[in-house]
Amino acid sequence: MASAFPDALMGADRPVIMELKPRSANGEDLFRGRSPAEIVARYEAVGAPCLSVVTGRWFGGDADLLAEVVTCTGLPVLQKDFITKEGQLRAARDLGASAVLLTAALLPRAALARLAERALALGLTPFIEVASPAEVEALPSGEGCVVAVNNRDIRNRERGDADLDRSHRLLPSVRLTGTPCPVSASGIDDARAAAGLLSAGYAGLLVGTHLLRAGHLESWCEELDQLRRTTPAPRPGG
Ligand SMILES: O=P(O)(O)OC[C@@H](O)[C@@H](O)c1c[nH]c2ccccc12
Repeated sequence: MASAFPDALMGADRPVIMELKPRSANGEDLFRGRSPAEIVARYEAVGAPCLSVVTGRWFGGDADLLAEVVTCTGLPVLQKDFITKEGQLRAARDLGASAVLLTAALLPRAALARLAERALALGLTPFIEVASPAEVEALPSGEGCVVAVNNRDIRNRERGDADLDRSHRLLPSVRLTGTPCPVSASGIDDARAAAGLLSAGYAGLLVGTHLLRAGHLESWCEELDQLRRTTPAPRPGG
């Protein structure tokens, strides 16, 4: 079902896509001896609505990691890789992914539109990542897609600092694409900043490094819940 991933996220009490990424872009070991199954169990224990699995080799991932995660969870899974060909979409579907990353910075406009359309036809949700106003403007319709603002830059392999203001600045134009599910991704660690993004109107957040490093995942989640109870809700449509 093409909408399993966004439906799970938008229906969640705590809309955080929790990521499995073996290494940071700087080479830090993020699994630290834990198996993918242990990390999945940890995420499920705090009620993750859906997961992201990085299969890109810059981050130490591969297709086996995705296959393994899919066998140990029933949650919808996003495959994060640098997809440029239709064959990679079929492979993602065959491995059991529910959503696939399409990176606007890497794909010419027509190719992005074609891959998004093909993904939807295969029952996969396109998770389209953008990082600038020009990329948002060039997007095909966001209908049926997640549109995610990446707070880091893929052009420098995500090694630079994250700019969460980018998510705040781009939200109005992301909404104009027609996506039902705007997401802010990368570099989110502080629970207060996370609550601020949700209160601004993001339907979900994608967090990897911080959750993988966190000694107390539960306390981060509880802090986020607490802050959300005390931060104003977004204005309808605003
Ligand atoms: O670990 P972080 O800073 O919370 O970021 C997660 C995710 O957004 C990041 O891993 C990512 C963003 N774009 C990607 C493209 C491929 C692989 C991974 C990514």
